[in-house]
Amino acid sequence: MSADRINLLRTKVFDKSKWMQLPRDVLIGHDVIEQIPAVCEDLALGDSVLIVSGGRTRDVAGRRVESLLSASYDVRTFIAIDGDPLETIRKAEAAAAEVAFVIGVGGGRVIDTAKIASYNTDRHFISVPTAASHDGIASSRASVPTAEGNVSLAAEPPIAVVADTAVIASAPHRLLASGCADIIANYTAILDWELSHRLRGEPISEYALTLSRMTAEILFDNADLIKPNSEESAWIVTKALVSSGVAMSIAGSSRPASGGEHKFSHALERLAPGKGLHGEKCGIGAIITMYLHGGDWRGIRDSLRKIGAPTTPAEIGVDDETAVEALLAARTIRPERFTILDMGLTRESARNLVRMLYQE
Ligand SMILES: NC(=O)C1=CN([C@@H]2O[C@H](COP(=O)(O)OP(=O)(O)OC[C@H]3O[C@@H](n4cnc5c(N)ncnc54)[C@H](OP(=O)(O)O)[C@@H]3O)[C@@H](O)[C@H]2O)C=CC1
Ligand SMILES: O=C(CO)COP(=O)(O)O
Ligand SMILES: [Zn+2]
Repeated sequence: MSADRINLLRTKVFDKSKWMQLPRDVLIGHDVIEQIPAVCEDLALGDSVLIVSGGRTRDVAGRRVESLLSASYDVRTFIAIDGDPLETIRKAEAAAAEVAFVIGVGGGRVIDTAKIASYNTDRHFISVPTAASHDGIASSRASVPTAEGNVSLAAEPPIAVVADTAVIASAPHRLLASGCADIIANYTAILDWELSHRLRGEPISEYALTLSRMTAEILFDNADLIKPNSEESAWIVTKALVSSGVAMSIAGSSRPASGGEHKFSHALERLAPGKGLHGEKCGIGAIITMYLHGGDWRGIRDSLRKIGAPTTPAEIGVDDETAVEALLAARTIRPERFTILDMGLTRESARNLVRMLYQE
């Protein structure tokens, strides 16, 4: 082989680079919230902190974190109220700019607000989930609802995750079941990714893909163990959510955990705001997209039922015609993300799918 050819190959192999940002400390377990001062001290992030939480989650755990840190830090608080998300993020950013680091204590909305505010102000961020309801706990992405549908934004990956299973197990079971559905939806997200790879040449990451699939499999296989108010269940689901977030961080995008079923969920959020939790809508969407992929859609549906997650639009207060609209509108959300819903779905076929799969 000529020297030129060898150099060309070298260039091809070695010009590839990737920057993955992963959490440094991950604490999961009973009463780990009490370790927050030790985590902050270990990471030496500075002497002032903004604690972002929500109207409910401040009472659930936010105040506890405030009091644990108040002896050693200048503690400020920000309550992410349930309003215009971009306006809330802008206000959180202004507050984050005044401190050395940020802690998000809450559900997915609060954690996303805190991680975007941290990213935009170049502050470190610690993730303290109060519910195992979404896989943004450990990821470097945030999903923010806008008038055009959810946008996936680059966000500060948590430098630490402190997930207290006692707090998480005492959250309403609906939140845990929703987190399970968000993970089970990884099955169809990766089928969509592989489809796009084969049809469109979209790059895939084997590691991210395998981790995402394995995470869904573990949860699917342990669906019988997921029970209300059980710390063991909180443990299983939280580990799965962290692992799914790591898959997204490896990929550098939400692709391993978000495909057509997520676009359906985002379309529903726009068409029927406030109906159903994020993971619930993704699980309902995954039943249809798995059917379209020719996979075990009944298996998806049955595991969602076992866990206690909804399996039909009616269960989250959405009528069939709105579900049909959401299936058709899904392709207009983030159109560059190719999925099975871009493969010729018509209104008639969407109606048939909704009638057939959700009424069996
Ligand atoms: N970044 C990412 O990769 C991902 C982001 N997401 C995003 O996350 C959001 C969905 O998260 P989700 O958690 O389902 O919804 P929310 O954050 O909206 O939380 C739902 C409700 O549960 C409450 N809550 C949370 N924890 C407890 C608890 N322990 N006890 C009682 N109530 C509690 C919240 O209270 P409060 O009023 O205090 O907030 C809120 O009222 C969406 O915005 C979605 O786009 C989802 C998946 C991945
Ligand atoms: O919810 C996600 C993964 O579970 C990611 O959200 P997006 O669909 O907005 O990328
Ligand atoms: Zn999701």
